[in-house]
Amino acid sequence: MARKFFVGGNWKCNGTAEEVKKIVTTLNEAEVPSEDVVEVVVSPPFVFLTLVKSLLRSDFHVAAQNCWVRKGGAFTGEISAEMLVNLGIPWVIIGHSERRALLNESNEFVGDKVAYAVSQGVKVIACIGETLEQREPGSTPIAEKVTNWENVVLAYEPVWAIGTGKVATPAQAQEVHCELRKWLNDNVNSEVAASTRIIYGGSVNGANCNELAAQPDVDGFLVGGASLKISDVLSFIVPLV
Ligand SMILES: O=C(CO)COP(=O)(O)O
Repeated sequence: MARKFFVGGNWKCNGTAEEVKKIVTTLNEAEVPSEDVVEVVVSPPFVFLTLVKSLLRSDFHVAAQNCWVRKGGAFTGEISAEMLVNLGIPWVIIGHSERRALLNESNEFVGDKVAYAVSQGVKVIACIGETLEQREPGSTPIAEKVTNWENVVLAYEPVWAIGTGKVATPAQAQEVHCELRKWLNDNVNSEVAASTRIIYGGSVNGANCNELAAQPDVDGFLVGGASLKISDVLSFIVPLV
C-alpha cells in the first residue's frame, strides 16, 4: 500500500490571531496537489484551534500540539482528547522533543498519551528521539500500547536540527527512517512497517524539502519555523506535485 505523503506545520507557541489568519488565507488560496496525494495538517496553539478550523480549507486539517494522557477532569491547564473530538480536531502532536526536554515528558507518559488519544479516535503525530538509544525506548511504549497504527504517523526530529537551520542530509534522514521502519517490522509487524508514515522534522524549508522527499523512507515533514513564514508556507507542499 502506497504511503500518502504527509506535510505538517507545527506553529509551536507562536502567532497572534491576525498572523494566524494571514497564514490560513495564504494556505487557502494556494494551488496544491489533491488530498489524495498529500495530506496537509497545520498545528496552531490551542487557543487558535477553533479559529483555524473555522477558516481553513476543507482539504487541509488541524492538529493540536498536545493533549492530556487520560480522560479529562481536574487537570488544570490541560486539554483532553475528548475535547479535541468534541471540536472536530482530528489530529494531535504528541511527544515533541521540546515537551520532553522542557516539561520532562517521559517515554512511558508519551506512550500512554499516544495510546489514549488513538483510543479516543484522535490521530497522532508521535515524535520520537534522535539517537538509537533514545529511539528504541521512545518507540517501545508506543508499540506496546497502540493497537491501531492506521492513525499514527511517526515523526523523527533530531534535536540538533530543530530551529537551527542545520537540516539532516537526505542520506542521514533516509538511514534513520529505514532503521525505524525495520524496528516497526521487528517489534510490531510487517504491515505496520510498510504502511506507517515516517516523517522528518528539523529545519525543513522550500530549498531542502525536495531532496528529502525523494528518499524512499521519508514520507513527509513536520515543519516548524518555515510553516510560519508567509513566503515559505507553501514551499514544502507545492514542489511535491
Ligand atoms: O520541531 C519542529 C517541528 O515539530 C521543527 O522545527 P523547525 O522546522 O523550526 O526546525
